[in-house]
Order: sequence, then structure tokens, then C-alpha cells
Amino acid sequence: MDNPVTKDNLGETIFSLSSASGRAGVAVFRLSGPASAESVKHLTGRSVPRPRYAALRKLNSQQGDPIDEALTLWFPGPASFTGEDCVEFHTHGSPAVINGLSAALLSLGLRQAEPGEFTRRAVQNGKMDLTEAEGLADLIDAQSEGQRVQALRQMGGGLRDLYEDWRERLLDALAQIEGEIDFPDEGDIPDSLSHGAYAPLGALASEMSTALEDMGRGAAIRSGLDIAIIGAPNAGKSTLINALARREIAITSPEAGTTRDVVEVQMVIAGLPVTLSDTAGLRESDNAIEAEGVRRARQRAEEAEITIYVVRPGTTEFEPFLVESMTKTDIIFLNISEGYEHFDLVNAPTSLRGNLMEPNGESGVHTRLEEIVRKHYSVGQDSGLTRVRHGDCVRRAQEAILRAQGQLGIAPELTGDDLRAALRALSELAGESDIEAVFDRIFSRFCVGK
Ligand SMILES: Nc1nc2c(ncn2[C@@H]2O[C@H](COP(=O)(O)OP(=O)(O)OP(=O)(O)O)[C@@H](O)[C@H]2O)c(=O)[nH]1
Ligand SMILES: [K+]
Ligand SMILES: [Mg+2]
Repeated sequence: MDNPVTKDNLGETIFSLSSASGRAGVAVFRLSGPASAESVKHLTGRSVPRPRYAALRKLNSQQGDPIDEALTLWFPGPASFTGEDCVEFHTHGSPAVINGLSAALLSLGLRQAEPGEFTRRAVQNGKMDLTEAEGLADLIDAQSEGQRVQALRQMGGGLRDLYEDWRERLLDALAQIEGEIDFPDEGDIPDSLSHGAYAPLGALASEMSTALEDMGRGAAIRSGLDIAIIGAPNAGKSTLINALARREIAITSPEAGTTRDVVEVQMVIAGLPVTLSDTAGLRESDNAIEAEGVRRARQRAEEAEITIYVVRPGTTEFEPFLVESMTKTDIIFLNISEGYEHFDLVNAPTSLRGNLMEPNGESGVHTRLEEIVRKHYSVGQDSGLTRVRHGDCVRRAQEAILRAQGQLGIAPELTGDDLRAALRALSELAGESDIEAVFDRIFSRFCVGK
């Protein structure tokens, strides 16, 4: 970013086209900053309308050339989205009007907003915390129902409620421990004070563990699930992906080793976007290209949230190691051809059966995928942590709490320092510590105008 907003240039008045660019019925411009009301006066020749009421006003350039007629809204700070004085102009959505108004605002000395700058100001002015701003960014990016619901919850303060509760309890523990520091000579009272903090700190640390363990769910909902199809050559992996996607995205043939590159398709399963990947058949190969394909196949399976192991009795040897590395969200699909109706896997978890040569032979796999997504990746069960950043902060808070717990009654000063470190980590989660680098990274991914 050329011109990142810092506390020093918060005073600048910014503007942006907040609706999508291009020809449209209506275009929405937003202004934020101290010169907002002044800009209305310049453009309309009149003072601002009544706060939060729409008024139809003619807009003219400084040279007096008409630009458009626009619904004009005035949101005086601090009761506005950014906390500053804000204005909205709803103009006609033609490129000529958009360019004309942009030029007029620039000539008044306003600056084009950076991506996410309105929201950044809202956070810096205490209108929302950073996790709520992230929820808002996720909502703008949401493509599926699951993502929308999760984003709305985070935007509504779901994660804030969680860490505020943690913070209160940390402050209670800190108060107990500081009692010990303040009254070191009063017999065994201080001792009982700090020991009283032992169990609450343990409970906090374990809640944080649970939230961290659950984080994969929230992150998967946010970014979509990866599902990998793997198995021996000719097991029917490509046939399966084509059936699930209902189109011919991968080449199938009787030749073992047909698929080499990873072939991906995007789908929505039970309301969640997923990326389904077909991979090379697993076998030892002297061919360098095929061997690379096999390496990529294994890597995909390792990274995937769900792995589907396709086994076709009668074709190639079944790799028992696959089953050993199975997780509870993996699926074994037995692709049963004629003559193998009674085949079953020994020492393997229950598997699904089907015949991919028959119509809807893949339907069992589809149903099972829906069940897994609903059971393990539905919104509402997740901890509220959806980003690596959240995990980092909570992990640091938890480590500091465990250190503090270990020193209770031994070194009260150190305990206090660790609890304060835990509080700082939670403040960072909230975005209160205002670390420019973190802000730059998060807000640069916003769209312009938000
Ligand atoms: N008889 C029979 N043929 C099948 C079945 N499933 C797939 N085939 C056929 O077996 C061949 C191999 O299927 P593919 O889907 O290419 O197998 P693959 O696992 O992708 O194979 P590679 O990419 O080579 O690892 C194709 O000719 C399919 O039409 C089945 O259930 N029964
Ligand atoms: K094949
Ligand atoms: Mg294949």
C-alpha cells in the first residue's frame, strides 16, 4: 500500500465507490473524515441534509458543471460506520457519472480510499473489534451458506464474546495474584489467594485447548474443504470424480497410470464449497513423471480434510497402509465389479460399496460426504477461531497461562507477568494493540469501498 492509514493520517477525508464498478442502475459513493460535510456543501451548494435521511440533491463540479442528481445521506460521527463524519451519495451507475464525481471529489482534496480503509477506521475508532472486521470481510467474500452463517456470527461478535469472557477470568486471577504481591507478610492468606487461582487458570487453559483443536473446522468452513480421491491404479478414481462432478473432467481408460497430474473440481456439498481432487494411482514406478504424480497424490491425501480411498477388488493389489493412516472423516469406497459381490476388506473399517459402472454407482459416496460435512463441518459447533492469526494469539495466551499456573505460590511476580502476557495476546486478537503490520495484511485483502 502506498499510503496506509495510520493514527497520524486518520484526519484525512477519504472517498470511494462502494458498489461494484461498471454500468449499473445505482452507484454508491462513501465519504469519511472531517471534510465530509464541507464536500456536500461544495457539490450541492447546500448544507448537509438531516442526519440519516435521504435527500435528493443536484451535484455540480467546482466549475459548476452538472454531474448527476443523487440521493444524499449524512451520517455525523461518532454514530456512523467509521465513527467519523460520513456521507453517502447514491448516483446513477454510469461510468461517466462515476468518473465525474470521482474527479470532483479529488479536486476538493479528498483522497481515494485504500482497500478496507473504511473498516480499518471503524476498528481504530472502536466501532468494532478486529475479529468483527474479519467477519465482515468474510461475509463480503462468502460464497456458500455455511460461510455466510459463520461470517455473520463472527461479525456479530461471536469471537469477541469468547475472548472477553476469557479476559474477565484472567483479570480475576490476576487480581488474586496481585493480592499476594501487595500483602506478602500476612501469614497464609496470600497463599490461599493465589492458590484460589489454580483451578480457574487450568479451566481457562483447557478451554483454549479445545478451541484450538476445533480451529480446523472454522478454518475449513472459511476457506472450503479439500477432498482427495486416492487409490491403486485402475481402481476407478477418475470414474468416481466424473460421476460426483457429473461431467467428464478427468480422462478414464483401462490403462493403469492414466492420471498423473492432480485434477480438481469445485463443488458445493451440504452448503460448503469443496475442492475435489483426482490423483495418480499409487504404485512404485520407474517413470519419473508417474512417480512425481504419486508423490503429489500422497501429499494431497495428507493435506485433505477428507480422503476417499477407492479400492477395486480384482484389479491391483490393495495397499493396507492406507487404512492405517485413516481418520474418522475418511471414506473407503469399494468399487465392486461383477464377480466380486462377496468381496470384503479384512482388518479395515467399514467401507462403502458401489459399482461405478452402474448408474448412480457413486451416490453412496455423495451421501456419505454430505453426512461428514454436516457432522464435522457444520457452523455452530466450531470454536469461533477461523484464521491462523486467531490460533497464534490464543496459543500464546494459553502458553502464558500454563506458565503462570506452574509458578503459582512460588513466584507471584512472574505469575503476574505471565498473566499480563496472556492478556496482551488476547488484546492482539481483538486488534487493540494496533500492530500496523497485522492491520496492513488484513485490510489490504478487503475490497475497495469497505
Ligand atoms: N468393470 C469395471 N470397470 C470399471 C469400474 N470402474 C472403473 N472401471 C473401468 O476401469 C478403467 C479404469 O478406471 P479409471 O477411472 O481410469 O481408474 P483410475 O483409478 O482413475 O486409474 P489411474 O488414473 O490409472 O490410476 C476404466 O476403463 C473404467 O471404465 C468397475 O466398477 N467395473
Ligand atoms: K486408468
Ligand atoms: Mg485416473
